[in-house]
Amino acid sequence: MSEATISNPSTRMAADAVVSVRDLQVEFPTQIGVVRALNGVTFDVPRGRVLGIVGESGSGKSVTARAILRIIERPGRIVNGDILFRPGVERKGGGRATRRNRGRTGTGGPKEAAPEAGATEETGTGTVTKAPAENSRGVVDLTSLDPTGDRIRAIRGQEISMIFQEPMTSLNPVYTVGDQIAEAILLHQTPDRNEANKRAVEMLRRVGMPNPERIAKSYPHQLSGGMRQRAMIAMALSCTPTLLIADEPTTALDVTTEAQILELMRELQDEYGMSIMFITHSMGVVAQLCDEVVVMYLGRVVERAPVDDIFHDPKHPYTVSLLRSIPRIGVNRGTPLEVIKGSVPDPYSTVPGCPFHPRCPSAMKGLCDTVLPVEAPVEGKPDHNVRCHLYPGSTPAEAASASAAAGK
Ligand SMILES: Nc1ncnc2c1ncn2[C@@H]1O[C@H](COP(=O)(O)OP(=O)(O)OP(=O)(O)O)[C@@H](O)[C@H]1O
Repeated sequence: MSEATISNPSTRMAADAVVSVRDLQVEFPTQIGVVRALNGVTFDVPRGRVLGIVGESGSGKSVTARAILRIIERPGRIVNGDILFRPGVERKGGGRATRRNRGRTGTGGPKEAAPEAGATEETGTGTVTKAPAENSRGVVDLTSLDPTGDRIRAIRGQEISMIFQEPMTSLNPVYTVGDQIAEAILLHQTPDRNEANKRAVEMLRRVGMPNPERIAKSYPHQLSGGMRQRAMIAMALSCTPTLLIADEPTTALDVTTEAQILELMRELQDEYGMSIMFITHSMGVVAQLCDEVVVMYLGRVVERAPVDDIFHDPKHPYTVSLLRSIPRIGVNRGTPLEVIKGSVPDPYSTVPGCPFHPRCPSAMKGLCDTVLPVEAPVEGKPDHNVRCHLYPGSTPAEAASASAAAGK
């Protein structure tokens, strides 16, 4: 693709969004073929709300998150699209790069200072280069930034934090939990070590750690899985990010601890007013936590809507299948949960037509297996979009005539 300049990114952002992803395409060239991990993904992360990204394994959830932070592993690359980010309030105060922070990737903490070998950031090589785009309102196209440059490093951690399923991705085993949180604070918020230590203990208290002073002096291996997850959340939130990206942070936890962590995240989201992008396989988690939902399948968004619509008026057959695969109140205890038939196709193959048609109970021969549907708003619901031939506006010809009629 040729060099692209975004003249006015804010005009392409949804008014209430903190991030607007537009037509994002990411590929991984490998020895046996190209994996098209994202095939034109578009959605908004609403400001001050929780967006759930849901889909089976391989649907592109993590790659989307990593693209936003510009930490896609080599040889992966963004080949098209924009990621428009509207930062929060301007932050004051110092912060410094520190020895302990180097060499770790991951959360909102300081670990992004340099990527780990094998989990490297994208480099300029092979990545589409755009002229840096930042307009007067501060909206920045993250795809235009040098993935190793100062601007994206400042955004990671300070503006956008990420937490992972495995806390040890972010926590350094050789430093105490308190030291690591304090380092994150020193890097982005205050140069005062005593103040940073105090705030670290306060953050541990805030995420519900019993005896936070003692926990601050503990090493990660001395904590349980749930406590490590809380420590990682404390580190990610220590810089009060505008956006917290959580990539399946509760999958490895038992259900009680999972429920506690989800409740904690909801409380902290309310308290800090931040946006959360929560990646999960689980519709149950979506129901507990999210305000809005993006359903992904094979590198595409197939449906996006407010959470109530997803649960009470789902449109895409894939969304319906995901909902049928979770336990429901009122259904006999002995009734087995439905399993979505078939499996996600291998990532090297290209499925003609709708990517879900081989598994879809409503697939229409001659249409779904040949024509890729486009995303269209559900009638009467401008904030509910679906990509499926069962609904008006989803065939490319209809979409073209609708936009001609609208004078676009
Ligand atoms: N480093 C890589 N090299 C090659 N392909 C990759 C790489 N990372 C991801 N992919 C591919 O990109 C696609 C999307 O992967 P991604 O990890 O985003 O899926 P996911 O929805 O997050 O799945 P999961 O829930 O299992 O984490 C998959 O086909 C995956 O195999």
